[in-house]
Amino acid sequence: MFTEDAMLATGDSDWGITGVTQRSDTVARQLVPQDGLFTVAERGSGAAPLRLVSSIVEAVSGRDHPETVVDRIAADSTQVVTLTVTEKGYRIDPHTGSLNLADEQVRGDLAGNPPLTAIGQVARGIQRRALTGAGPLTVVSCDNLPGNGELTGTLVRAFAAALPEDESRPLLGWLEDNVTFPSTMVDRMVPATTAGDLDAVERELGLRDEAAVVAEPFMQWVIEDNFAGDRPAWEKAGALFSSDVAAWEAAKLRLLNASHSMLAYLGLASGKATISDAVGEDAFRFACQRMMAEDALPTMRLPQGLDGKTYCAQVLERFANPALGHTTAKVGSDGSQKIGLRLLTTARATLDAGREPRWAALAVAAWMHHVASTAAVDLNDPLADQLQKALPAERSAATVVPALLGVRSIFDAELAANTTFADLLRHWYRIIDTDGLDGLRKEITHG
Ligand SMILES: NC(=O)c1ccc[n+]([C@@H]2O[C@H](COP(=O)([O-])OP(=O)(O)OC[C@H]3O[C@@H](n4cnc5c(N)ncnc54)[C@H](O)[C@@H]3O)[C@@H](O)[C@H]2O)c1
Ligand SMILES: O=P(O)(O)OC[C@@H](O)[C@@H](O)[C@H](O)[C@H](O)CO
Repeated sequence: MFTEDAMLATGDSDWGITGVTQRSDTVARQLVPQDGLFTVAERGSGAAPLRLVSSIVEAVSGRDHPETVVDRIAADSTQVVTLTVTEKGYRIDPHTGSLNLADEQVRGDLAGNPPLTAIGQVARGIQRRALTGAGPLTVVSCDNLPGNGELTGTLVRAFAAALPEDESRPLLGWLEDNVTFPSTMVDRMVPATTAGDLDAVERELGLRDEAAVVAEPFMQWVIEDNFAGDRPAWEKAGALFSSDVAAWEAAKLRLLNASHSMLAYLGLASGKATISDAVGEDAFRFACQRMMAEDALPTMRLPQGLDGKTYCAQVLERFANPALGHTTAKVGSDGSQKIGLRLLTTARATLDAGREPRWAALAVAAWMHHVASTAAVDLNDPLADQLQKALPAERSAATVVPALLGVRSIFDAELAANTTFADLLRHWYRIIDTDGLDGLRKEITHG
């Protein structure tokens, strides 16, 4: 939408997007017969009319056609590559914070197979640009990760450094001189499209659109202005160029996404299927307010132009949008990849400030309860097997909390050994596990 709006605003209509799907080819299969056209259906108060977006000119399944992806990244005409592949798509080694060189697909990509990981595809595309003399390139991560640009640069350079010396040296040199990795923060709630959404769009549009997307009216994109070459005039489409993206991303992760995760796990523990149902529960909304006001806000620096109180109120209002149907199961997926960025940052900072991270601990305890009460096959998390192995046979606050605190790829040794944090986790876990919703209501409102 931003790219199309930028073209409409400037009359520079030379831009087009090759969309690449990764693990599943579903979206490519939906888009190809529609010439890349898709509808954006805003839902909720202030929603715009249906919008047909035409900036995608080609859709490719990266899983089935990795060489095509490398070709497109290497093409002279390509200026920008954006990534939106979820946290786990980056193949980060949680112990080093760099590329997981033990990952089987990363190893395959390094060995010269047609690359299957996002980082492998980007690195191989850049390597070909270096060989063919194509111009500079900008790689833009749009995922909910702090310092997502810097991180992506680190991972691509780690991939390059792990290649044989004769490949590695020229690639690292070319990367240094020709490729930039600006950080960005993207904010718009976009739940997975359901069959019901497609039927509703068909009724409104009079046409069947298999690739329709449902979204809230709110939309924000903050971008670091560090581009190696040309780019669409996204600022003309409402994107904000800022030199302080890190603060925007931290605010989003520790306020919005943290509350989203808290509502997802409290909702999953109490039979609430959607985020709007969960935030409709007074006690849960209150817990989010207190986590943001008492744990997160006092321990963070906000970017200029962002008023903390207004932002927190707006976030809860957005979650209450009943037309979105954002499921607690989807927001609660991949918890092992998310809680560290969304909740443990705040828990650590609050402990460091000499206070109890009471509310962040509630959200983490609710995640622990979700993990311990879901069968491994049903747990939508890349670490499902590892978490299952860590869990004891008998599951109670006294056994589950220390067992999960022992998973080092999620909890560092210092946080795991903090008795204040562990006590809070056990306290909340016990209430969720034995007293259920009534107990939670009582403890949250009076606690
Ligand atoms: N949906 C939202 O509301 C929203 C809003 C802002 C930011 N985001 C960011 O966008 C990301 C994607 O969200 P989504 O709702 O589109 O999720 P999604 O599950 O619908 O799509 C995820 C995409 O990532 C790919 N992927 C998944 N696992 C991968 C792996 N291991 N390697 C490579 N690719 C992989 C999938 O194939 C798919 O193309 C999120 O993780 C988040 O960081 C989402
Ligand atoms: O997309 P994920 O899976 O990283 O996280 C789920 C949601 O918290 C997230 O997508 C929000 O809806 C989004 O970040 C709002 O801008």
